Amino acid sequence: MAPYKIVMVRHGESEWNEKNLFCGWYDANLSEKGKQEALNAGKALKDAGYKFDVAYTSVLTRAQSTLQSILNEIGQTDLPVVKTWRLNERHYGGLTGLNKAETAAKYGDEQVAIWRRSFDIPPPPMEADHSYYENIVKDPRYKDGPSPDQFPKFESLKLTIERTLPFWNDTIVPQIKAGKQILIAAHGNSLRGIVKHLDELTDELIMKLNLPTGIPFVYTLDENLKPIPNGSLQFLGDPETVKKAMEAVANQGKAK
Ligand SMILES: O=C(O)[C@H](O)COP(=O)(O)O
Repeated sequence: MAPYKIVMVRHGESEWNEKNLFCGWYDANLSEKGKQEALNAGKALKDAGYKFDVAYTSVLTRAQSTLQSILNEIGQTDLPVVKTWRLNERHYGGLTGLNKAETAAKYGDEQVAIWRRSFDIPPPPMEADHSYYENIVKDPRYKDGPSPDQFPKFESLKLTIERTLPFWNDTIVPQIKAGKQILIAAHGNSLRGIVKHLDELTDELIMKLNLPTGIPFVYTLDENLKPIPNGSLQFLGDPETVKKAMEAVANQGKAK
């Protein structure tokens, strides 16, 4: 019965976030700070009294580790968890492994901002000779998908949304409408795609959204899954902390 609540959280800081490297489908672990962020996320959800019926996450370790920390904190380690590549971070293509600030120094802050935050301009492709190509394409976690013709070499936000939204519509929405309490632990850009969809943000407005690591946010949705007034992006954190964390994410892509 509406209104429905759904909780989402970007994984805690990864070791590649810490090094300011374009990560995408590279399977980076959480940094020590990221592990603490994941614990803090669990504590915030526990203090707010959240309990879930099902959780959804990507096939990448940084999201799964964040989810496990949260479930440990709220005492739901036996919660059903669905893992899907469709919630993976956007594939950063040929930028994978490059330092974001150094890339901005080389190509300009504006070009990096376009690669990171534009709607439909993708990064350059990850070619077969890329140092992380084999590591990613031959990873056994993808044995059940995507198919070879679906496997991305790069993704714009638009392309990311095109593979995330079918999972949202076909798997998550029916569970929301069935009244299930849902937690999604995913990535900055796969979550930006869901936010764009729910808030019906323009291609221009979505460019301004940077999601902080490890701070859960809650949507309150009506019977048509539209956010009720003030029901969009309610972070479980003090506004100043959230604002500073968002600014820090934005600044990762600027030359030093
Ligand atoms: O994939 C990455 O590099 C990060 O997790 C997200 O990067 P972005 O904030 O530069 O899009």
